[in-house]
Amino acid sequence: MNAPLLAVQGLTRRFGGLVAVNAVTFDLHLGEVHAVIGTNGAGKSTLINMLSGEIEASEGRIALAGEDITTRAQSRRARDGIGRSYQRTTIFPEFTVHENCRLAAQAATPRPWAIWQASGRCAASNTAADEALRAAGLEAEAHRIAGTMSHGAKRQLEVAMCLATRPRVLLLDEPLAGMGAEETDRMLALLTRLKASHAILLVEHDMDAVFRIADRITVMVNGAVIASGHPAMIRQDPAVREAYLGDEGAH
Ligand SMILES: Nc1ncnc2c1ncn2[C@@H]1O[C@H](COP(=O)(O)OP(=O)(O)OP(=O)(O)O)[C@@H](O)[C@H]1O
Repeated sequence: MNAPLLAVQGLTRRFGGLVAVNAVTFDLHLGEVHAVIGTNGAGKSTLINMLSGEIEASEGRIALAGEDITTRAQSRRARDGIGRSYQRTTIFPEFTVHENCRLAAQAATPRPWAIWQASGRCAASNTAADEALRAAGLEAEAHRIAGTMSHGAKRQLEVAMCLATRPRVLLLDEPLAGMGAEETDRMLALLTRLKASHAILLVEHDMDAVFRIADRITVMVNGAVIASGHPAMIRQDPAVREAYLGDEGAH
């Protein structure tokens, strides 16, 4: 297998006496959807927050394409190619779909020397927004006010906003939350398209969807990884069945 795009070693985060993430180690490869599953409070969001640089790691190492980025600031990591989405929708509802993507692109590559330019004219950001909307299949919605879209389309827009920053790694925190079956299908089709050119870390509670799309699954319980591997292996793992999936296992 190729060298991992993102390599995580012994990553740990303490909040006072609580070990929210405990010595987590895994690799993320280009062309792969790697799902992280676990019960509420298992440490999944804390893990993503450390990878994106939102919070510092207490211990451990994060390498992007072989380079140590453990202590890099969030803004620098975004420029280096780590994009993330959040559990809650984070769009600007009163702006258009295109404007949302353009703002995301501008935020990722601020150009303080060009502050006098009308932002709408910023060619690089407009191009990045166009490309992101095309990749996310939202071209037809470009001029729509974002707040008027369906919940599922808003979540697709969030992925598009992430793409507008031109990431290599996508960290997606529950992108399927609150979605109906059709919206879920659409998002899974989008992730399947995107994985050819990205490494995707997917934190998700929808087990059906996880088992449909994941190439690898890592299972966390109380901050620690109890199993990591191909979905078929995870489905059979007795510790996973007992701790997380319940007696019947995955569907
Ligand atoms: N800023 C913080 N300060 C103190 N404790 C925190 C903080 N953030 C998270 N925690 C704790 O760390 C543990 C892991 O939380 P985290 O949100 O990472 O879990 P999760 O797996 O993402 O849960 P969920 O599936 O409910 O989103 C929990 O016990 C939580 O209360």
